[in-house]
Amino acid sequence: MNLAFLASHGGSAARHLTQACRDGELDAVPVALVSNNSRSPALEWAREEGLETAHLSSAKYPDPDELDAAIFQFLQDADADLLILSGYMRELGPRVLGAFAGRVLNIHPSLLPRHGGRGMYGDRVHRAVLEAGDTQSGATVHLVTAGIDEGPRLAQEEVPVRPGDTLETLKARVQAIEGGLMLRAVREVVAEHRADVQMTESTP
Ligand SMILES: Nc1nc2c(c(=O)[nH]1)N[C@@H](CN(C=O)c1ccc(C(=O)N[C@@H](CCC(=O)O)C(=O)O)cc1)CN2
Ligand SMILES: NCC(=O)N[C@@H]1O[C@H](COP(=O)([O-])[O-])[C@@H](O)[C@H]1O
Repeated sequence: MNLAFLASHGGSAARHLTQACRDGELDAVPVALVSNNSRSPALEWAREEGLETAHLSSAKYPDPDELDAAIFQFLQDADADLLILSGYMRELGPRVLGAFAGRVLNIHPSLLPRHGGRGMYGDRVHRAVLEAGDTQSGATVHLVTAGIDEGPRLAQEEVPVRPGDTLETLKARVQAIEGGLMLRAVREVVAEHRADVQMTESTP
């Protein structure tokens, strides 16, 4: 499967998955990265990795349907099979979601359905966990659907919230597990896809 990433900042999950592909730990091929942020470190990293890259943002395409179509066309041209949202902070549109239905994964830094939805991203999530007095937090990988963070959950991992935790200490503990969690979820999707292909090929 060809992996394409969407990232707004560092692209930490994209980097973890790409390294796993390079190390032979993931049977997939990273091919492209899209960012809405022209200064995102993820865009620079993807160029250095030799991936197809594109800066596609509402600044370039003020009409959301045109932005959706531009992202769709870039992913089609890159021959993407599976989309990975790696800290992508914008809503994906109906054209991309329709074309890649069931093949778009996102990682969210909380135990969804807690602390998800519009407005809940990055540090805001960890702050909400601390303000709620939760004793557990973690990360969730889910399929991406039209509703923000509403898609079916594929994998989740918990971490403790310790007394005295700050936003930074909690964020570091959650981010330390995100790469491995996303890798396990993508491996499952790739294995299922391979089984489907073999089934199709073996059916007369
Ligand atoms: N159609 C979907 N698009 C996206 C989903 C999804 O589930 N369905 N997940 C998000 C990722 N995400 C949480 O994991 C998330 C990202 C962004 C926001 C948000 O409120 N963004 C702000 C803008 C923030 C910015 O530009 O820095 C907003 O839209 O007003 C919430 C959750 C990715 N896309
Ligand atoms: N709602 C989406 C969201 O909040 N994603 C979170 O943003 C961070 C991005 O870090 P990165 O830019 O270093 O990859 C990650 O912790 C990811 O879980």
